[in-house]
Amino acid sequence: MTINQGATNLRRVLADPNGFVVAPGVYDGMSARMALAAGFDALYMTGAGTAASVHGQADLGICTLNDMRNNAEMIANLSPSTPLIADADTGYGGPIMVSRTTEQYARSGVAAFHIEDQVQTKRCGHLSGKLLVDTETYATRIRAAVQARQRIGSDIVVIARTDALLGQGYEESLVRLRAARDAGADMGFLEGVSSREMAAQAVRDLAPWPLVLNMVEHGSTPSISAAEAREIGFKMIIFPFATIGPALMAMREGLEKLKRDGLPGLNKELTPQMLFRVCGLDESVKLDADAGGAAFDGGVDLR
Ligand SMILES: C[C@](O)(C(=O)O)[C@H](CC(=O)O)C(=O)O
Repeated sequence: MTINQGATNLRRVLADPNGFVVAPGVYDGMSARMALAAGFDALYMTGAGTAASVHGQADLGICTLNDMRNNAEMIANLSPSTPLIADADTGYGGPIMVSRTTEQYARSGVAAFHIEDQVQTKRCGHLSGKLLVDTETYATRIRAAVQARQRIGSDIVVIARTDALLGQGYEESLVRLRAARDAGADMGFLEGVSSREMAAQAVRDLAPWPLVLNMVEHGSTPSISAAEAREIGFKMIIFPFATIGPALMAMREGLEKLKRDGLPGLNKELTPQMLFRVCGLDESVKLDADAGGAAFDGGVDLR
């Protein structure tokens, strides 16, 4: 049995000339379960969503390595063969911390992660006023990740993200991505791609290095579908707000209804059993029975 099945599977898809990865953003166990049930064969753990759900905070560099690794480990192990691509922000420090991040993510079952060139007091890539470290410091982060991966013999995929586009422009972003590629990163990530033309240009300028498209709607990137991204030549697309977006809107609506009517008035389909089935109820019951347990002999459905 491989230690990190998700990473090995992801590398197989990336090595396939026709391979393309579509990863909806998930931020907790339930959103990951929903994405798996919907049939996605890769997941993306959003750092913004982790900050929002774990701490109730904005994406401002508040999550630590421990916060991110704990969330990623739980999500990655819901379906170990399904690659989880996880946000790793700045790597959480200098080369020593980036090494720890890489090792811990790899051992937690994460298949790929991205490290960026913002300063430690980072912010979401779609906010203005970002500050960056210099290219050499950035390359050092990437080198530390690549060396850690090699040292432990892990298949984990290192994705180099640059946040230079918004403040420094396209040419500087290319310089940084090339430096990251030369430092051994497996894939590149140009944050905040601002047009389809630029997206296609980046794919051409960096070919054959595979690129990921970060599809944050209503940020700095125009809406590009998974099919279009594939057509343009990207190898992977992530949709960070794919689950937290609908969840937030539905919670707001549901809470307004409760405030108004004094009852949540939930959809009839939403029983406790249904919620627990989304989260592996039947598999757990089977585990118990297979081990000779009798706790669920009578089932869990009310009659
Ligand atoms: C991809 C990202 O790092 C994330 O945390 O999901 C964010 C998404 C967002 O907050 O818009 C980013 O693009 O910085």
